[in-house]
Formats: sequence, C-alpha cells, structure tokens
Amino acid sequence: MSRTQQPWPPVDTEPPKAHPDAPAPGTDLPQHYARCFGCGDQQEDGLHLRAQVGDGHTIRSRFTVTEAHQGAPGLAHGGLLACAFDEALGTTVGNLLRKPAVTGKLETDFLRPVPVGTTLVIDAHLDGIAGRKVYVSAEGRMDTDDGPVAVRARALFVLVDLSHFVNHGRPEDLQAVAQDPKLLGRLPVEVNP
Ligand SMILES: CCCCCCCC/C=C\CCCCCCCC(=O)SCCNC(=O)CCNC(=O)[C@H](O)C(C)(C)COP(=O)(O)OP(=O)(O)OC[C@H]1O[C@@H](n2cnc3c(N)ncnc32)[C@H](O)[C@@H]1OP(=O)(O)O
Repeated sequence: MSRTQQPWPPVDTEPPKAHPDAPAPGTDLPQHYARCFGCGDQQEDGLHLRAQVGDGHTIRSRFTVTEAHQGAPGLAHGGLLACAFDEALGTTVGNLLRKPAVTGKLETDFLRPVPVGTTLVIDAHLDGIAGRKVYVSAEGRMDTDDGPVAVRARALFVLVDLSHFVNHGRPEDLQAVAQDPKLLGRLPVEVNP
C-alpha cells in the first residue's frame, strides 16, 4: 500500500477564520473536561495533553507516553497515539472556532515507533471549513519541535449544537457537570454552528 496522500482537504473549503474571542497566541489552554481521557486531570492513566495556542490557526500540544500507554513492550499503543491526535485536533477546532464539534473521521500515519518516555510535540492546523465540516491536520515530532516526525493525522470534525452532548451523554455524568461546572473548561461562546 502506498503512502501517497489524497488531496487535502478533500472538498472545496473556505479558509478558516478564528473566532474573535479565540484565545491569543501564547495562551496555555485549560483541560476542556476534567474526566476527559485526552486531557483531564481526573483520569490517572489518561494522556494529560497540554496545549498552547500558536500563530496562524495552529495549536501545539504535548503528550508524554507513560507505561500505561504501551502496546508492545516499551512502545506506545497506536490507538492511544490516535487518541492523542484526536484530542489535539479537537482542541484546535474547539478553541479556535469557539464552537462545539465532534470527530467524524480521523486518519493516522504512524511513521516511527514511539518509546515510553517520549514526549510527542503535536502541531495541529485548521485547514479549511465547508459548512459544518472542519478539516484539520497535525504532525507529531519526537521530544522537540524539530525532532523527527513520528505520526501524522488528518481529521474531519463536524460542528454540532450543544444539545448533541445533552442528548447523548450518560445522565449521571451530565448531572455531575451540572453540580460542579468546574469539571468543564471554558465553554464555546457560540453554541449554534
Ligand atoms: C459540553 C461540551 C462542549 C465541548 C466544547 C468545548 C470546546 C473546548 C475545546 C476543546 C474540546 C474538544 C476536544 C475533544 C477531542 C475529542 C473529540 C471526540 O473524540 S468526539 C467523539 C467521537 N465522535 C463522535 O462520537 C461522533 C459520532 N457521530 C455523530 O454524532 C454524527 O455522525 C455526526 C454529528 C458526526 C454527523 O451527524 P449529523 O446527522 O449531525 O450530520 P451529517 O449530515 O451526517 O454530517 C454532516 C456532514 O459531515 C459529513 N460527514 C459526517 N461524517 C463523515 C465521515 N465519517 N466522513 C466523511 N464525511 C462525513 C456528512 O457527509 C455531511 O456532509 P454534507 O454537509 O452533506 O456535505
């Protein structure tokens, strides 16, 4: 199978435009949900991604592979690497557009094995928007921002109304958030895509 990529974005898109209230370049982003496997501090073995806004529709995330994230001995599980990219890409869409969105499609290219102890530096970029469809891509480098690329990912996120989460989330978790809103980070200003 060839690694030749299809054109990206796969459809005609408008250039992305950050929301006027999007956090400025240099801003450290809070976790979006304390129980999120990707970023939450209440998930002991979660990925604990930390993200910072970059220039020009980008967000840089960092994720350190721990013993809990192994697939083969001493190496990161590919599914968890995909999870890290899902989080990094979703954070980019949510924070720059200030609108809720969910992953519709996520594809990953695993270029190098990633040993336990590695910190992946993941640079994600908003690529284009077509109606509710938001195209975003990222690459993850080993340990430093100029390290070798280990993983690349591309995703389609679909903008949704907040009712998506209210209608589909498990009631006890929604209730926990209602009782302790601090479980959620900064919510999007615009709730209607
Ligand atoms: C209270 C919290 C608020 C949060 C916001 C905070 C912001 C702060 C910052 C940061 C947070 C983010 C960090 C998290 C990161 C992790 C994100 C995840 O892991 S999300 C979980 C996994 N994903 C799902 O569970 C989706 C499950 N799927 C669905 O619910 C639906 O299928 C959905 C919403 C994706 C689409 O359903 P439809 O009925 O609304 O719309 P239709 O018409 O089907 O699709 C819309 C368009 O998208 C295309 N589309 C949809 N899925 C596609 C696919 N797989 N491939 C290609 N196109 C697809 C369709 O063809 C359509 O295109 P055409 O408008 O007709 O051109």
